[in-house]
Amino acid sequence: MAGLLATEPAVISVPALAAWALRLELDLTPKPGLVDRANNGSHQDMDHALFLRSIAAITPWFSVFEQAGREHAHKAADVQLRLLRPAGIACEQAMFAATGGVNTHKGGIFSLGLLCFAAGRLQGQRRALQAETLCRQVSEICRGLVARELAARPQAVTAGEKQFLEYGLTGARGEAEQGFVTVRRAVLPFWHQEQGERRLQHALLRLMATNPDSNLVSRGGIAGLRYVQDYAATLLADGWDNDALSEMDQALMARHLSPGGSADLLAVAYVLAQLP
Ligand SMILES: CC(C)(COP(=O)(O)OP(=O)(O)OC[C@H]1O[C@@H](n2cnc3c(N)ncnc32)[C@H](O[C@H]2O[C@H](COP(=O)(O)OP(=O)(O)OP(=O)(O)O)[C@@H](O)[C@H]2O)[C@@H]1O)[C@@H](O)C(=O)NCCC(=O)NCCS
Ligand SMILES: Nc1ncnc2[nH]cnc12
Repeated sequence: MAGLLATEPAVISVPALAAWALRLELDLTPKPGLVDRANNGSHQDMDHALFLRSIAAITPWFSVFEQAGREHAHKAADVQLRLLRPAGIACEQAMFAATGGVNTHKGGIFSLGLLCFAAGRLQGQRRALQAETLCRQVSEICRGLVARELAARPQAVTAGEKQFLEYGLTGARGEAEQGFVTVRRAVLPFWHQEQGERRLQHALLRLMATNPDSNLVSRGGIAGLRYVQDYAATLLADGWDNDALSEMDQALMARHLSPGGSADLLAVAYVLAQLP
């Protein structure tokens, strides 16, 4: 992306990278089914300006999460999520206040919040900040999350809970508990194959081709998920350009499909790709 290096954070700060990643993700255009600079994708209640307000509301919380990670660094991994959650929920509330109740970044707050918190924990333990150790920290902090919050719950309230009961999908929780396995396997090894904006689009395509995105399932069922996965896999195999992505955008809009979970994981991938 042309202006990318001009404003990228100079020192490695995971909260600064997280905020920057949200902005890069939002501005990436064309982006199938998602809100971007050109259109609102498959969304009636969101636009680019709303996402900017959401990012502004969320950004101060990333440093709060990092600070909390530092403060609690010497407590056991299995109590960490309980310590982080109140700040995570307060951040979600700040997002809803800024967007008039629209869910712009719930998944992004969860995943990037965990990365910031884990970065603080590593700092507090005087350990080096590396993508692999950071993901391992997130995995340890989230150990047992799927079993506790999805498997042990007889009644489903949120989209993620319903999809676990119906299809066994573990959504944002499963991805975090497995240390962002989809990002580590499907995206990071291929990060340097492309440059600039095309690099982010390539990463998004790779995510859409593999991620069991709960947003796609809640809008289009398993058939909707498969449609997007197959479409992205075909573009990756046959070659793609901006016109092909715009066509995919139209196809997803016609089907009311939005890969919101993959958009969140693109931001996670960007942060991890900046670390050693
Ligand atoms: C743990 C929570 C995230 C629980 O939320 P939930 O039970 O709803 O679980 P999921 O469905 O699994 O995930 C929630 C959001 O995560 C994103 N997501 C989906 N699939 C994946 C995946 N495979 N990997 C990673 N992330 C995933 C996704 O977020 C994005 O989409 C949202 C917009 O969707 P959209 O369909 O437009 O909007 P809706 O209003 O939902 O539907 P419509 O009516 O419009 O059709 C947007 O948020 C994107 O970010 C999922 O939505 C969590 O809520 C929780 O515990 N919160 C407390 C805070 C906390 O503890 N934080 C800790 C760290 S700070
Ligand atoms: N750009 C975007 N459009 C729609 N949903 C999203 N969730 C996260 N980023 C998004």
